[in-house]
Amino acid sequence: MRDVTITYLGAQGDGGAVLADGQTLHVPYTLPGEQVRIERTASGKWAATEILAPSPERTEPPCPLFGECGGCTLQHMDRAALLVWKTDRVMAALKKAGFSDLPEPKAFQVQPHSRRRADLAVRREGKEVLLGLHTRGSTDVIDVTTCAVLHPAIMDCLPALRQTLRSLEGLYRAADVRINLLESGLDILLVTDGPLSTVDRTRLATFSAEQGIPRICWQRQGDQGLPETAAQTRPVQHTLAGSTVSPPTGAFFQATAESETLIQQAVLDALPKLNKRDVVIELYAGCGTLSFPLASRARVQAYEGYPPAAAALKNAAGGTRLEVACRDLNRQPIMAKELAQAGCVVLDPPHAGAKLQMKQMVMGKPRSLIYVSCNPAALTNDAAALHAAGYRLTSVTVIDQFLWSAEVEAVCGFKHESSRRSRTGLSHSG
Ligand SMILES: C[S@@+](CC[C@H](N)C(=O)[O-])C[C@H]1O[C@@H](n2cnc3c(N)ncnc32)[C@H](O)[C@@H]1O
Repeated sequence: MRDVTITYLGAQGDGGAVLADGQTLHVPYTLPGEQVRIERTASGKWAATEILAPSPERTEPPCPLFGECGGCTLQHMDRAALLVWKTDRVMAALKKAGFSDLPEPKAFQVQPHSRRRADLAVRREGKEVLLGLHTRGSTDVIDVTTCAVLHPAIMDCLPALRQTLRSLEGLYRAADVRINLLESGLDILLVTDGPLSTVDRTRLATFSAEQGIPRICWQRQGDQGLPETAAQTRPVQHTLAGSTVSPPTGAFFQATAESETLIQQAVLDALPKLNKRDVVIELYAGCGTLSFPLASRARVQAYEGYPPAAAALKNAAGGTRLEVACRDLNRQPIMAKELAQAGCVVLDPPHAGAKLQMKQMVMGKPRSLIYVSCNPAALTNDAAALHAAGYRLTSVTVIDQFLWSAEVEAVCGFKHESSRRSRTGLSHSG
């Protein structure tokens, strides 16, 4: 047992203390400025046994499962302070990338009970089925009976879903459930460790009809290929800036409806003045969250690597100024010459960032670039390449769409002044 002072929050949201010998300790559920008594747990990690002097930013966690459930790590922190911390994280990531002249960031935070995507774990335990999230740092599952993050439409269906899962012959021990709350209702992807029987399919169809769920897809764990539709009562649809897509099961969408709008608006706000002939190149387009708003301003060439998402986007693009191609940008990045011609390049890469694509980007030097990031560490790497290539950072919007976790979304605008005069070919400056 020892007493320490917490001086910072680490990337995972744990409090950090620096000891006299320079060693650092991470202590979950503590905040900067706090004096805490800590001891090692059986797993060798540090845990606070007593908060000796609490931070003024400490608050009562709203969820009774907090501390046990691995979904939230920062419910003990005041929400306004949390947004400041996340904003500082994004700005620190950009500073680390080399940008010193930082614009004043805009910052937004979503409301509780608004998350419309849930990745849940399922465990059979005796006669019961647990449906919820992993406990922190383990593969054990905590039955989620209440949640301050998930949208009520998702929470309301969980008791009936739990009952249905309990009855499935194709659920031996474990399963995963991904739920997307779309405009047409809940879209469910179930991945079980056993095959679905005929009776299982009838049960899923009954559950879907009784709960008004448009579609349930299923896949067996470890199977390659696409999931199959196990039950469908009506079309699955989602409207983005006036265009209606029919997304594939498990499709990527931004975490909440509110943050979807905030991200779309931040991207539109960061667009440069475009003329009629300008083309916007959009990379990692998904089902079109950004593509359709962008197509209201310019011709858009959108690229997406997951074939079912690219197909959904292509099918919905009729009558818009959007062209869509399916392309794996890790294997086949858009080349510098093409990027150099764009009026703007918008990219929203996955968590790992866009390393290979950035190599072409800094050779092509499009005059304007908007980077949507969900990972400050990847943002540092990719933005460092832009800084080295002579880009200026012009705008930053931070969106706390993963409330009470350490995750943060950011929309960053970059400009390359010298690229203006070389738009008809590759810029060799810088
Ligand atoms: C963070 S999501 C953004 C999607 C979309 N912009 C949105 O806001 O809904 C990243 C997208 O990149 C796609 N993706 C991941 N790896 C890719 C790759 N190597 N090439 C092309 N697309 C990829 C994913 O399928 C996903 O749709």
